[in-house]
Amino acid sequence: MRGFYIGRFQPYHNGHHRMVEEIAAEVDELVLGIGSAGDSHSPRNPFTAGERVMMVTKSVAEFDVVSYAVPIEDLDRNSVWVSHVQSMSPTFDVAYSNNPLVIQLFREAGVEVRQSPMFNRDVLEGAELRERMLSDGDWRSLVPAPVVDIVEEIDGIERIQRVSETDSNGDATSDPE
Ligand SMILES: Nc1ncnc2c1ncn2[C@@H]1O[C@H](COP(=O)(O)OP(=O)(O)OP(=O)(O)O)[C@@H](O)[C@H]1O
Ligand SMILES: NC(=O)c1ccc[n+]([C@@H]2O[C@H](COP(=O)(O)O)[C@@H](O)[C@H]2O)c1
Repeated sequence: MRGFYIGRFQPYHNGHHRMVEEIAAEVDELVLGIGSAGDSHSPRNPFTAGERVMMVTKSVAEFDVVSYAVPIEDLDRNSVWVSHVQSMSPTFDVAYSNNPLVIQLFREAGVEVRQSPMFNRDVLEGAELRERMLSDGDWRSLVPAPVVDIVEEIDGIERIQRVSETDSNGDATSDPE
């Protein structure tokens, strides 16, 4: 059986990783959809699709599952989004998500959806991770080890700090959080 799990993974963190660990126990193969693939270099979406492919691929290598990382760009039309996903991904039997819109769209299209509990959500949340990256806080303990290496390799902290700089009016210079 093949599963599909989509997220923005900005960055890929230990909450995602726990979810993948549980999914890996249920499926033989797993497609990891890299959502909002066209977005990067903004406070909410600092990392490129290619950088997120690296984070996901190197992290998931520790699990016993065949995996494929597939970038998926956003569309203006929710009504055709599932078809768009299916056109970009290896075929799958079940989708995993905790995102209400994603769940609704897959269910309406007749795709089985499974949810998981949220793990340690008070800290395992992309927004919290990005905040800690901005303020030189401890983000390293909240991500798999390969993600630390990749963020360092791409100078990710310098980037997120730079794209989050404010102008003289105090407004964010790029997409707000
Ligand atoms: N701590 C967690 N435990 C379990 N699932 C999670 C956790 N954090 C996120 N998820 C789920 O993983 C999927 C992808 O989430 P996403 O990439 O948006 O991460 P996020 O932490 O919610 O990020 P952001 O704060 O940037 O929106 C969603 O279905 C989301 O509900
Ligand atoms: N119309 C669309 O393009 C559409 C609809 C639903 C989800 N998505 C994407 O799927 C991903 C869902 O991931 P999250 O659960 O991380 O929000 C996001 O990248 C989101 O933009 C896109």
